[in-house]
Amino acid sequence: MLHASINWHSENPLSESEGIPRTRYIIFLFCFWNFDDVNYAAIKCSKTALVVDPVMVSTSGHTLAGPSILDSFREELLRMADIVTPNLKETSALLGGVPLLTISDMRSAAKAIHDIGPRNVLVKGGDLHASLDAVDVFYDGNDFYEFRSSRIMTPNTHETGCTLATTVAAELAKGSQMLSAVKVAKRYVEAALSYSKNIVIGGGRQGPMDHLLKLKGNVQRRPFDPCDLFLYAVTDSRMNKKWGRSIVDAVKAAIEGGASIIQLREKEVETSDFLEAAKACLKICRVHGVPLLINDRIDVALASDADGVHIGQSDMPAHVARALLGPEKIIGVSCKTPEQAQQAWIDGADYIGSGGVYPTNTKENNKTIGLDGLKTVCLSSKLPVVAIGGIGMSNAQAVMELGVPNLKGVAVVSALFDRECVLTETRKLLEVLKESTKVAN
Ligand SMILES: Cc1ncc(COP(=O)(O)OP(=O)(O)O)c(N)n1
Ligand SMILES: Cc1ncsc1CCOP(=O)(O)O
Repeated sequence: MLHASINWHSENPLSESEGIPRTRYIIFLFCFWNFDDVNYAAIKCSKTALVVDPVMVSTSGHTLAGPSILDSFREELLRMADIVTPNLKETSALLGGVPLLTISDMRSAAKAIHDIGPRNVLVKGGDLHASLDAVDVFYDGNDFYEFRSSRIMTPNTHETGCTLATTVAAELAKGSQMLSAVKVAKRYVEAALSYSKNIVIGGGRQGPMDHLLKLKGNVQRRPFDPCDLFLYAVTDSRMNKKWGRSIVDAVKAAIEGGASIIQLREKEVETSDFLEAAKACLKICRVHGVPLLINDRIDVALASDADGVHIGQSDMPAHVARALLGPEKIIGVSCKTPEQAQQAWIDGADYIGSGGVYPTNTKENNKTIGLDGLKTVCLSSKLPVVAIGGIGMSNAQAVMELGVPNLKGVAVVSALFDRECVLTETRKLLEVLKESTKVAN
């Protein structure tokens, strides 16, 4: 059976001219439409889910279905839906014309639509101009979630709603939970919008988005893989100075030793030096296919075109970082609690760093959460986790043997960089990590 995204055009000229009764729906299956890997699975599913995108008013403002269909929509289709994904105008129409001016209005509307019968509601707020970001409100009958993304300025917004609904259907087919499916779909739409923003297709005021971004190879970097977190080397300018080496030499050695991801955590360098170092490190990282992240400094990440950032709880909020960096860059967030981990996930982070697991001298006044604290965060996190804080050769095995599947690796500063030979220390730690995963499996 097929997971279907249904776009209901019952006042489509076809239904009028063919005399199709109101209660028979004209169904457009968009499942094969987006040639992106997120959607391929739509053909493989074994269970059905109904994703309804009520195509009544398009993003461009065109009315696609008039008031005559609303009753049967409310009385029949919505009740069957696993999720319904109206935009603001459709939400208002479904609720008899209520004004929707704020996010609080969107929440009330999501609840009112949920009362009609669908299991989940996603009110899409792309048209809420009171908000700088595009904010969508998701309601599952118990909890509200706000998904924020950057507002991409482009005339090529045609089909965004259909694409989102289709991607949700495809993700459900792959076995995702509803909330995760919505999150992936939003990220995909954002990436496609960003990719298509300057394309000129046809002569109309509004153009379509291009779904083929991945096939066309516009994404130069491979997407983030949680396995990248396995041996996460985090640099420290003080330590490199102490041992008389440059950031670039430190990064080279760590990569040669087997580091799978690098973070430049340079607290004491001038911005211009940081940027130059980031650009030089990026060249090396790209050659070896190792992602390069920048600690805290979103400006440096943007200017150097690094692969992403790592931010803490008192830095730029992750959803703002996501808006600034776009959908493709990697964002890591430091989290000590399940609540912070949940927020990082909602805000669009790709992974969380959790610690200090053990006491450390590298970061002052940093609370130690211990192995128990790490485990609690891992068990609650929907994102992959890397452990940090006081980790080295002697205790990395204990961390990896916690036995929680989303704990993907260790992030290390002093055990690699406060040493004479970064290459040797990285190699040795890699061996310890490999051994401990053998034991754990
Ligand atoms: C992988 C990883 N996890 C946690 C941190 C700590 O980040 P933050 O809380 O922003 O503290 P500072 O590093 O800025 O001191 C990290 N850097 N990397
Ligand atoms: C940056 C950071 N965040 C939590 S602990 C820590 C320091 C980790 O450094 P080390 O690996 O030397 O203990």
